[in-house]
Amino acid sequence: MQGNRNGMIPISRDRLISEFPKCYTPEAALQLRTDWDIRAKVGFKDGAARHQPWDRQRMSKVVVVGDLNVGKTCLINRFCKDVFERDYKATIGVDFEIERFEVSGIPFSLQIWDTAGQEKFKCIASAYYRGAQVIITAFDMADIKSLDHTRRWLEEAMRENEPDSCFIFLVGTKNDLLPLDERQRTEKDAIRIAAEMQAEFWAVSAKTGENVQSFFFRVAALAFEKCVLKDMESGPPARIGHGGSIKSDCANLEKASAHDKKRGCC
Ligand SMILES: Nc1nc2c(ncn2[C@@H]2O[C@H](COP(=O)(O)OP(=O)(O)OP(=O)(O)O)[C@@H](O)[C@H]2O)c(=O)[nH]1
Repeated sequence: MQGNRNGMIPISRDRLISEFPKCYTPEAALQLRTDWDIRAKVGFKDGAARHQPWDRQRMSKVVVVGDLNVGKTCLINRFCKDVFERDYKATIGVDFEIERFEVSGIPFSLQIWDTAGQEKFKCIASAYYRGAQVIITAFDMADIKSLDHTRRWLEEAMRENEPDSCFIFLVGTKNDLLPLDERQRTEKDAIRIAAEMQAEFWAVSAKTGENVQSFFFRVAALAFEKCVLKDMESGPPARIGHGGSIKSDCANLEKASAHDKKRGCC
């Protein structure tokens, strides 16, 4: 794809976020607000006016964890590529996608890390938990054990991150598989666990696409707002890694990902 006058690739129209996205249910929401934080709005105006160059764009790291086969890869692929794969192919170690947004006129990216749920790949995957701004703990709505296991997944992800530094989401996948009454029962249990985890709950289906875009828009909006507020407190935009540009960070991440895939299990 060709860049525009500034050499930047235009962001597709379906990745434009202007309104503050709603939560799934107020019973388990990280924010009950219906509009952006008033201080962040000032930051948006300032950021839009400054036209930050590509290599100073804001990016947040999102790590998706959960049992094997719960549908982490399918969830990411539905959002990033609008595809659904019926056959199960285990993630080996880790994989990642970069998804670009424009939030209130300002470019923003999510670096979404898909981690392996299989025990034998855990030691590779856990090396990538560090530095997350968002942790998504996924479970299968049709497999209640996978909901119980989300506590342990979160604990492990938080071992590599500062307490209070991450937004936590609890996501029930495959909600197309449940009849309405069962779905409501599982949601009730999930909302209770989300409250314990201080997480926001969402129920989605990668197969039908239900709630997938709304969920990732919510993630992007909260992460972006937090970046803006942090920048306003501390000066220059936060970036991934140790002062590298988004381009060099991406190149390094690609190398790391390819290396881990080749290595297979530990
Ligand atoms: N019906 C239905 N099936 C789904 C959905 N999402 C995923 N699946 C199926 O569940 C299986 C596992 O999906 P994956 O996305 O590969 O699971 P994963 O959590 O990434 O698994 P690991 O890589 O081993 O950790 C596949 O056969 C998918 O087709 C969904 O929303 N609805």
